[in-house]
Amino acid sequence: MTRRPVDVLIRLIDPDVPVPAYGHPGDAGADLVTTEAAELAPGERAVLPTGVSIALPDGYAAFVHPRSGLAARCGVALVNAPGTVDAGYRGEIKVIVVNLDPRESVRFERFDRIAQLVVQQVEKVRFHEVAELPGSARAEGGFGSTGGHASADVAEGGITHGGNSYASVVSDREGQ
Ligand SMILES: O=c1ccn([C@H]2C[C@H](O)[C@@H](COP(=O)(O)OP(=O)(O)OP(=O)(O)O)O2)c(=O)[nH]1
Ligand SMILES: [Mg+2]
Repeated sequence: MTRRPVDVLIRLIDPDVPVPAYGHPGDAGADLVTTEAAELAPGERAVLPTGVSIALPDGYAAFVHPRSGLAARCGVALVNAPGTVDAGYRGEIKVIVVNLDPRESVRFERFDRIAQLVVQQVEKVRFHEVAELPGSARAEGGFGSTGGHASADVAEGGITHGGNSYASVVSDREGQ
């Protein structure tokens, strides 16, 4: 059964900007464009305007995600990926792009698609402070505790973080 789309009000700050659109019916993200042309040198970042502002229903948020094609072809990433657009935000949606290519500049023309907006329901939680958390199978293991690392950059003797030791990660890797 096809679900009914969520209604989101949109204001076109730039009257010529296209309404964000899904490339295909099943896509998660609607493409956002830049309303300003820009050229980014290697390593340079910029905050680009999209020409739109939205009003999300309460209980929703929109997330500004990178576009994979731009990332693969040009090394363009979003500094804060995914950017979070709060339900109460009425300002222009901006996209914080960075050119991660070490050699080539990247140029965006007006109305180039630079990111995609994914709208999702989000839970509001109430935090309850306790002295001890309930146990779990993972417990405090994190940051590579399950092994399978591709990186060789783990310091000899393991790493410590937040009081946890990750020496076993090092021996897993060295044993391969
Ligand atoms: O990629 C993004 C991320 C955020 N925003 C807008 C919408 C969001 O509601 C607001 C604040 O974003 P966030 O909470 O991530 O930034 P902050 O640094 O915590 O700012 P604030 O103190 O205003 O919450 O900025 C964008 O336009 N694009
Ligand atoms: Mg914030």
